[in-house]
Amino acid sequence: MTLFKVLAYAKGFKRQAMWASTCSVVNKLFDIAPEILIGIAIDVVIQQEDSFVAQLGIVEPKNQLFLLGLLTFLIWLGESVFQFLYLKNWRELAQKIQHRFRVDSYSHIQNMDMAFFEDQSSGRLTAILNDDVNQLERFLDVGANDILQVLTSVVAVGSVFFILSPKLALLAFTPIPLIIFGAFFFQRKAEPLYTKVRSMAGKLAAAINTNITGIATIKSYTKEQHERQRIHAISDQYVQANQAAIKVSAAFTPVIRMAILMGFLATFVIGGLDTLNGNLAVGAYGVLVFLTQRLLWPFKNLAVTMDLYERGMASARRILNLLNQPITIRSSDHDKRIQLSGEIQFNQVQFTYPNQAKPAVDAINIHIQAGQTVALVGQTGSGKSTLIKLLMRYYRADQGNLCLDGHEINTIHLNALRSQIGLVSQTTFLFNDSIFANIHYGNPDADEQAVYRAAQQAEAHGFINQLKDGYNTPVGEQGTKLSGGQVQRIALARALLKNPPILVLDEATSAVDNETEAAIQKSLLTIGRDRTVIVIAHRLSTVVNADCIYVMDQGHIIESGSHTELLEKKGRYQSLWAIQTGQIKSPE
Ligand SMILES: Nc1ncnc2c1ncn2[C@@H]1O[C@H](COP(=O)(O)OP(=O)(O)OP(=O)(O)O)[C@@H](O)[C@H]1O
Repeated sequence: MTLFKVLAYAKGFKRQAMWASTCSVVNKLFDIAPEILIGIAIDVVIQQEDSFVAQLGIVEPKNQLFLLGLLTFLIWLGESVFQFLYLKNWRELAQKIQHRFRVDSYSHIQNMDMAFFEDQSSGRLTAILNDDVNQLERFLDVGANDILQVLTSVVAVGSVFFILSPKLALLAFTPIPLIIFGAFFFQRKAEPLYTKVRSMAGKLAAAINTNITGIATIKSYTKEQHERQRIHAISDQYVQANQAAIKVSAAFTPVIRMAILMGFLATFVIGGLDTLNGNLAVGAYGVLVFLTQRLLWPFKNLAVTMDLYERGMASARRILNLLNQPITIRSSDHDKRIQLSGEIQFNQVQFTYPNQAKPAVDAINIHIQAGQTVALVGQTGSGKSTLIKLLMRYYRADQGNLCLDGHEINTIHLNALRSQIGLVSQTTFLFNDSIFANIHYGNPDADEQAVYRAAQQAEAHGFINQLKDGYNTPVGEQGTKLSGGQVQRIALARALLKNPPILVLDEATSAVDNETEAAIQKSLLTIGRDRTVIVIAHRLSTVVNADCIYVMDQGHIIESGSHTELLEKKGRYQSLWAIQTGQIKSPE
């Protein structure tokens, strides 16, 4: 059951939960007490010197009333204090639990395999981390307290009823099984409806998120109207899912109200007749009539609580589902944390993406000595970036093995591996922060001078200094306030600041102009001297200096050698070179 899983998750907060529960129960007891005092007061004014209080030793009716007044004051004070305490404690608890759920789910998502992200939309994940966690918080905020207080009322008021009139107690309690049965019936009906609501909320968030990310494309294709209609349709489905749930939840309260009315009428009329016949004291009748309200009325809140409960559990199921997604690429304490020199060996490596029929790379044999600069070239889709993803251990090779410094990659601790590879990927991502912060991300221990040096090596220092705010310039979301070439140079500086033994540049300078690229090449000659560099580029002028160039085609390496050797071979590389240098025209 989802609730138990949520409670198991909240284990660490047991003490606070116990304290909060105690406060809820005490508050409810104080809440019920004034009704009993009213009954006793009626008894005092009617019976005077023969009243119940008089039997306790206070004979003077005035004094009896003063005592009752003082008790009422103390009870109200106690009720207020414990209301403050239960509200504070339940809310704090709800905050802590939602915080733990959110941070744990975020942390779990971060560690998920790359394959997981291919099937997910960022909007859906955001909806789980935000909306679903908030929904759960809303239930924890008030739901647990409501349930506890209803139970307290039933036990406390029930006891008073049975003491005063067992016959009326039975009548007043008649609606309760009906209400509980109704609540379970409602829960069964509402559960699938709320699951649908949460799933539609995720779909809607995903659609909005995608559109905002792709706003430039929407504008350039003047698709605003079309996209508005699409979002309208999804939002409409969300509304309809909610309406179906609302219909069920709205029907619950009136049904409970009618059940409560039956119990109330029974006490009201039958208790009244008993009082007229002298079988029940007037004060006791007063207490019972007021207490019937106290007993049954909280059940009305059960509808709201059940509603919150269903919404909360639908959200909890989504969060727990996410937390239960297995992580296959992970490290253990046994994995090696070694200092890499930069030697990389692919041995007969084959890899097929999940749900794909054809391998993206096959029979790959590459041996890169530490300190070498190698290049991967070839048609788009030939498998170059896939080799890098295997090197980063975003995916695991299906066949063959990949070794670094002679150690099989799967035996190296993930943090040790990734922290020693500087990757500037095709899809450069900058954080919505200043240029300085983005470069500094590469090595948080680096000082200011090191950041400037990295920027100089990446040919970024010059343009950054020309910006009004220099290194403090905000880059905008995903670097939108900068040009493509500027973003690439900042990403390069970030990777250089990391100073890794292996540097991977996957189309890292594709957006910079030829002149800047030539300058970057020059810096790379120096940078590459004491590390392994893997360069992927379509522009072959970028790779001419590489120690070895691997030409890929449809997942295979079809040629390898230095620039001169490959030209002499007169194979694929030579024809690509001829096209790029304008010696021959590219095929139509
Ligand atoms: N996440 C993925 N899921 C399924 N197939 C993928 C995925 N990523 C890449 N592929 C497929 O794997 C093959 C190799 O892709 P890869 O990105 O390695 O090519 P590439 O040589 O780097 O191309 P480009 O020069 O365009 O960057 C392609 O057919 C591509 O469609």
